[in-house]
Amino acid sequence: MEERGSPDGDPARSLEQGPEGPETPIQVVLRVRPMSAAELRRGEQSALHCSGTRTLQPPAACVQPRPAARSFSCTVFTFGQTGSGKTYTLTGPPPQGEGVPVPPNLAGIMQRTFTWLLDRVQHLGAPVTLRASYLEIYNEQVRDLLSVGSPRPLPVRWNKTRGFYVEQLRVVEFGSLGALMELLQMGLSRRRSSAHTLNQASSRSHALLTLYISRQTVSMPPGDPGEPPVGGKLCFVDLAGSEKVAATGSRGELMLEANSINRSLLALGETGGHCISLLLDPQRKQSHIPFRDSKLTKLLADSLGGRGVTLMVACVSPSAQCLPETLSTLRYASRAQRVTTRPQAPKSPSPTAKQPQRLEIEILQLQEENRCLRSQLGQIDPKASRLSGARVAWAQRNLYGMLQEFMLENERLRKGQSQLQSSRARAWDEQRVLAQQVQELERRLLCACNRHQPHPGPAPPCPCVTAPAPRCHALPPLCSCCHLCPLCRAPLAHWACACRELHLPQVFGPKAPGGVPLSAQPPPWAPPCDPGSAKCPRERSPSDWSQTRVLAEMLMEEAVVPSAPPLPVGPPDTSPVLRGGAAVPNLARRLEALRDQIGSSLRRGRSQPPPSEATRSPSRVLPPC
Ligand SMILES: Nc1ncnc2c1ncn2[C@@H]1O[C@H](COP(=O)(O)OP(=O)(O)OP(=O)(O)O)[C@@H](O)[C@H]1O
Repeated sequence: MEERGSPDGDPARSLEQGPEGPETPIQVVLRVRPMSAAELRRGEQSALHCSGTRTLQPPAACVQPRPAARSFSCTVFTFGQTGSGKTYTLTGPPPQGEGVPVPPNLAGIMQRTFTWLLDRVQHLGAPVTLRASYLEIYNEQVRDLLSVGSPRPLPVRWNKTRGFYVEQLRVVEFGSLGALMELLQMGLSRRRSSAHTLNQASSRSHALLTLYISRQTVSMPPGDPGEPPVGGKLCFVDLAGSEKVAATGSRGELMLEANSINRSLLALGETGGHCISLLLDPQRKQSHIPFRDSKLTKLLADSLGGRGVTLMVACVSPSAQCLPETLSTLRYASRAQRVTTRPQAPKSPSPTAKQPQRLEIEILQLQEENRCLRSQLGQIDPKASRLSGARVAWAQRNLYGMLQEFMLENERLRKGQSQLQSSRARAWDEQRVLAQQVQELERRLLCACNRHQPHPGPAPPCPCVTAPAPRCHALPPLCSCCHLCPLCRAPLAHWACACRELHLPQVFGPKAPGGVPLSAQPPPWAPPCDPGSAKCPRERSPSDWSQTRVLAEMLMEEAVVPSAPPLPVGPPDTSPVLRGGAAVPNLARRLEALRDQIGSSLRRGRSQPPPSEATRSPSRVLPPC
């Protein structure tokens, strides 16, 4: 699975790049191997004539490590048909025996490069870390040729820093030519190979041996052992040879391998060819390059993207039997010769390693940005610019003013709220004092009523006097008693009831007769008015008296003479006089007498002067009754 954000086309173009090198042409060399013993046995003719004895140009082998040491990505390809000498060109002849060294003049490009590189490293002032990885791509599977255990398929991934890379690929540090050669032999021995008609040891995979060259500085710690170090990279690519299955006689698994090899080479050829054609056209260099066709092209993206240093070694057989493949290889090599690349080092993740270069780039970018901004400022209408500045100043002033206003308003509101709270507290206090005064007035009135009642013996004390002053007559919850004190059951003057406005219509009807305000109407038990008196609001109706009679019967549990008004008495339990059966024959008369007494008492109460403004003050304490 590819890492998210991987590009569809040129991954190298999406990488964070470092400094560029000069434009460099792809180096292409041709190597024609000698006629093999098998070809000679078959009587094949040589179709190629070389001008010199050395077909591999000596400078080509030594020119690659130099840019690699300067942090560039360098790649050496060997390509050609199967059996043309690609592996031989890179690795030289196989060892003749244990401990038998290969003559230097027969050494392959790898050995020559290793020797040159290690020699240079020893003469460098700064320490250099050398590491190597070796992998093969077999049937589109990447296998680690240096793995500790048996090789297993590894995924190819991509990120912006490294581009395409093989996950969990073992990277081994080495410090000597001998150690590197051991790694090379280890990989070669594990590489898949088979025998066919054209090659007894034909490689069935593409092999990539990569050397990582990193120069350490004091401020740059060595990298993670599992991670390839940042720096120069030198990759040797030994491609599996293209082959005509008919010519090689491959069958079964060999034929499947051949097909896979040819497919990947076709992708590489097409990609390479396409890449080359793109690279040849400067105006198309930024076009899409299809690297995703195979793992081979992904892992060679550095070279195929035109940002590395590339050496291509075209290997051909001199046999006339191989002439069509030889011509194809030569055409491809000829075309590649015309390609130029501009090597570009990958951007180092180390902040200190490339600090001067990065700072220099940032300075250039900032200078460019500054120039653009100045240019844009110059194009802006000066009037608009002034207007914009004035608006900003206005907005700032306005915002500041709004903030100040808001704070002042908030302060005003807070003060007002505090005043309202204190006013409300005072009003509550006044209400409480007024309620107490009303209660006290009612209690006094009731006491006055009780004092004016005639009793056969000593008058029983009014419970309202002996009991602590209850909030009964004036407080709304207790007004449901309606004319009866809920504590002492004593009838109240109707004007002492806070709900009299609501309850009087239930007694007298919805409308007050005679147009007199209902609050001024006497209670049902009030004595009848003197017909001649001007103060009498109205005459008693029969219904008034009937209600009074019902009330009296309830109190006495006996029939009451219809003409008698109800008796204002105390609680039933405390009224032995009224509840006694012996007093029944005189009840009518007594009730009449009591009615007169109450009437006079109420008249006295009404004749009291209204309270002055001073006495209405809630803070004024009433005198005791
Ligand atoms: N320059 C050379 N001098 C002598 N022998 C060579 C030379 N090049 C190749 N040979 C011999 O030719 C044979 C094939 O070479 P090699 O295996 O390198 O070909 P190849 O292109 O890698 O083949 P394949 O693609 O099938 O792996 C080998 O036996 C090798 O020793």
